[in-house]
Amino acid sequence: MTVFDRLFADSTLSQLQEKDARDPLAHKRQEFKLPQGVVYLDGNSLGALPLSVPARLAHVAGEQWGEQLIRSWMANGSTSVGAEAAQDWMNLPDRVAAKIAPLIGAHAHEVAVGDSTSVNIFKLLAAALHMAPPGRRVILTEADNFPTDLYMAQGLNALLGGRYELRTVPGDELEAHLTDEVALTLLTEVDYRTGRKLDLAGLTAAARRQGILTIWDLAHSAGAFPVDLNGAGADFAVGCGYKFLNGGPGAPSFLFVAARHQDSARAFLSGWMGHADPFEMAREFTPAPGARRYVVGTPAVLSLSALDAALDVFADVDLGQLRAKSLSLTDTFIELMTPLAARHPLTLVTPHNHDERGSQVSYQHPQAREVMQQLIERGILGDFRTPDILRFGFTPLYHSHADVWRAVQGIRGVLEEAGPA
Ligand SMILES: Cc1ncc(COP(=O)(O)O)c(C=O)c1O
Ligand SMILES: Nc1c(O)cccc1C(=O)C[C@H](N)C(=O)O
Repeated sequence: MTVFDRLFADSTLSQLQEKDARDPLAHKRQEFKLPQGVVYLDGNSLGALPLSVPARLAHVAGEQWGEQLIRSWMANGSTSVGAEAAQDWMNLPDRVAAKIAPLIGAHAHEVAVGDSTSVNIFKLLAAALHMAPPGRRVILTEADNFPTDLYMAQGLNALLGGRYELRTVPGDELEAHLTDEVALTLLTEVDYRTGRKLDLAGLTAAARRQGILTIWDLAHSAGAFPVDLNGAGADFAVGCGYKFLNGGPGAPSFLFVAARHQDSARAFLSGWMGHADPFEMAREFTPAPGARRYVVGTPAVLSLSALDAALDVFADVDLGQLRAKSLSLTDTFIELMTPLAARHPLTLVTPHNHDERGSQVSYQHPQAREVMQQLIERGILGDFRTPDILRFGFTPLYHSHADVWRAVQGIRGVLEEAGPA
């Protein structure tokens, strides 16, 4: 039996199933809808459906909207805001923020939920540039950062008369560019193409030594492994509700503003739902306490409700176990893929080093788009990213090591059909 055959032998599968039997998170899979005949490896794009969400949405629509109508904005049924009002929809963003905060090493009052990640990036860029020491004219980011991060910085800079330089450098050169010219860094902790994880704590410390403000994009981090923003001394952050937090398509994004900055980090998108007393209908904006000031318009109650229900999955999850499971899954995938990479034009672009790896594994392949299309037709749902990336996302809450084995079997089938390189 060749090494190649051994990796796909049933004995390998049974060894992985024994590992699954010892998995302290194995039971969490039961809390998700996972279609039969599919190995879903795209939770880094859209998380799977938590089974609690449909019932919650039905209740919000049928009872709260359908029966209670306008009374649902406040739990006491009125629409006038009284200090004693124990509000419901009105403070749903705050309840969701309180559930996200422990996942990112933040206090509840440092987190606001609403809008998209793109819009929240714009809010934080505006606030941070307004706070930055005069004379600092550089926004430092990665050349391969997610496009919307770059576009938001370009758009705001245009609005500000082009006074800033958007300096894009390769990830491994970032620290060398942390100088006193730089106003802020806008960095994504986990690269959406390669799954490479930056040293958030190390880069944040280096930036602070130079008086540089940090904005972290946690789209591929929050819910995938522990993040400790306050432990690192981060200033600002954003993240997606629909990836590893499993809030559903278009789920609201979150943002983080460290408490020490909230009085100086102006909410330039100063909407009425960020006012200290929205129904006062005052002519002047008075910011609400804490990060609530960065909530802008009427909360997207249906999407927020789905996210609120989805976040309950994390209530009994040890984030250290989550990270250990994620690394075990990605290690297993890389190991099983190794003999395929020796026979086919596959190049691993995700770091082997655990400290530099998020919760996805990516390979370059010259026909990546076509290969991924064939994999999806076989029920192996990863995704393709330009120019030539096969991307496989691993969600420790609902994946097993047996899933990894099945995925590699499917990849083997597609590649072997095409014949060895
Ligand atoms: C790193 C990163 N930032 C931001 C986004 C998207 O932001 P939005 O929620 O505004 O579409 C994504 C992908 O969805 C992403 O991967
Ligand atoms: N965010 C997405 C979306 O809103 C619709 C369709 C796909 C996506 C994505 O997967 C983008 C994602 N940020 C990425 O990592 O490429």
